[in-house]
Amino acid sequence: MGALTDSINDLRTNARQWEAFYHRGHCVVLAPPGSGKTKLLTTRLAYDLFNHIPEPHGAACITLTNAAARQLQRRVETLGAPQRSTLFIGTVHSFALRQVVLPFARLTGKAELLSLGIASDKQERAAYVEAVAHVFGDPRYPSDYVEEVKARRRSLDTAPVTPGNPYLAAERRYRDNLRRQGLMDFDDVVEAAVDIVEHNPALRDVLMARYPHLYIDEYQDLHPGLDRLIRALCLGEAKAELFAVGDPEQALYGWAGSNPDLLFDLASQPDVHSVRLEHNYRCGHEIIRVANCIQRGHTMVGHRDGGDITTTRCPGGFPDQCEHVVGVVRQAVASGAVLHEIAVLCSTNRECKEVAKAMRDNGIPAFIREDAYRLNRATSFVENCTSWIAAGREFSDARLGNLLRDWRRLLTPSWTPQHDGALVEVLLDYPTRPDTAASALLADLFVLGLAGVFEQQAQAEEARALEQMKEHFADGGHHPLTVKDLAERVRRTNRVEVTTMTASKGLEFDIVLILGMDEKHVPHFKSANDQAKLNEDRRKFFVSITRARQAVHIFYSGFVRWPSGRSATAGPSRFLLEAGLITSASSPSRLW
Ligand SMILES: Nc1ncnc2c1ncn2[C@@H]1O[C@H](COP(=O)(O)OP(=O)(O)OP(=O)(O)O)[C@@H](O)[C@H]1O
Repeated sequence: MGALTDSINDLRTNARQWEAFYHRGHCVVLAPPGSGKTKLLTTRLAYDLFNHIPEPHGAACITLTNAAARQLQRRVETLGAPQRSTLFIGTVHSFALRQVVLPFARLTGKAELLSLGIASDKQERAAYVEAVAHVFGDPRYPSDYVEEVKARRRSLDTAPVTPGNPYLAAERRYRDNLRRQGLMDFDDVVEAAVDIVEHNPALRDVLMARYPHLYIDEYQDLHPGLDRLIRALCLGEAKAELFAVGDPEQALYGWAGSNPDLLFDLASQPDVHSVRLEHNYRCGHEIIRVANCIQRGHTMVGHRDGGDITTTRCPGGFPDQCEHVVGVVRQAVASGAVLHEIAVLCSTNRECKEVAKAMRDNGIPAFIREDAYRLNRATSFVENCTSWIAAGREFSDARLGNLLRDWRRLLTPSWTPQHDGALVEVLLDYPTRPDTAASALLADLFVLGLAGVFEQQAQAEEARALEQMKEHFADGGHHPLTVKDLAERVRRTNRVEVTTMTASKGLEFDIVLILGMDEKHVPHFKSANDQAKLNEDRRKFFVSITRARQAVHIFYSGFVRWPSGRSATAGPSRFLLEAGLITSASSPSRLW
């Protein structure tokens, strides 16, 4: 119990963390970046599994994305928490599908859901575009309408809708489009789960017996459907115990239908004990001072000395910013920085690719998470196999034991010990031919049993991501991606990490470089007249800055050039002025 004891001892040194850790009954922790929310949640879960949750009962630990769920899983394992079949760590969608809809749909008159497949991204998109075109008459920017319809569905809005509301009509048409193809989507799954839990007290009892403790991370960004599930399982007559952590100031998914006010409301419920943390253990003092200026009213207290923020104007536009990034990274490395402790954050995936290319062209290795497929248990298993094949068992970050564990989980319920032998054989064979196409490895894994994922509704998320991965591998044409290429691409050690500002959430690095801090870009021009969107863009900047332990470097040009060739000269981002990082006198918008 060494790691767990150490972590508990850390919490003991902070009175508020200790108060939350020690409290019995519902507890909601509201806390700023770097204040130990995830540490608190994982330590409490591991401790409870040892001391408060006797078998066969278990716990459900729910978060927003697959990446966050994998990180929680890793942190809980590091603390030595005991494994048990009633321990669920995963996303809201997989909780709704595996723990509520699949086991209870038949008993609650929703058996028809069991015969539906889960739509792929492409099928979803086509169904939305058709519905929007039909209802709104081929609008110029269909994506704006699609996002609006999606956000409406996710809000599970029960307010009466005026007859003839076009968004409701589009929603219905979309759903009919899917049903005609025998499909549903994950929003249907969450909606069905909410309905099952809210209207069936006996099934609630069954769920609470399995999961008498619920742990929720990043509450502010979760689907409103989850809020309804949690309230149904924990508040009122229901008795599951809730431990939730979140930070409304880091809410970044309003555009996707999430609502941080739900967290405030949950924290103010009479039988919920709420704790506010204020210490930030991650960032140096100067970074905290600036972060507090960005989010006025935020009073993070620093724990670490130092911290440095520089702001650089690059008059040559984004290419010039990339050149400056190369210079700063070189300088940092010369001063002893480790590459994987440096992150480069951009607003868009396209910019991420551009700056990664600039670094690689200058001999700086960079890791960039391509968005060609979602990373979840199945796709990261395939990636880890390529790492093991290409780097060998001594140098690979992937461990054979972990590969076999994931393999068994993916193949359950048809896994047999022979499947392990077959996987090991393939892993030992491929190192002799690392230039084989990654698609061939994937095909081999499908034949060995991975294709079974497509037959199980419970593995719908995995199947969807594997399908995307397969399509991506097939995209290479005459230059297919090889096993070695993929292993190289997914290696993070000793590489600068390049990611979007939004996806940087939950990560921490010594040095963070932020590009594109120009007005109309951050904040986005579409946010200018929408206070909610403007606040969300401000929070994105706040989250980005607070990823750094020691130093933040910010770059701007004073103008933006879009891929279409159009440009706008609107000066540096207003957020730089608000934070006092530049003065209005030094703002180029004054000079132009
Ligand atoms: N009491 C403590 N003593 C020492 N270190 C701590 C303590 N609490 C948290 N930390 C450290 O602070 C860092 C941030 O913790 P953690 O990632 O849990 O914060 P968080 O609130 O989830 O951050 P964010 O919201 O920005 O993702 C980690 O390195 C963690 O180990």
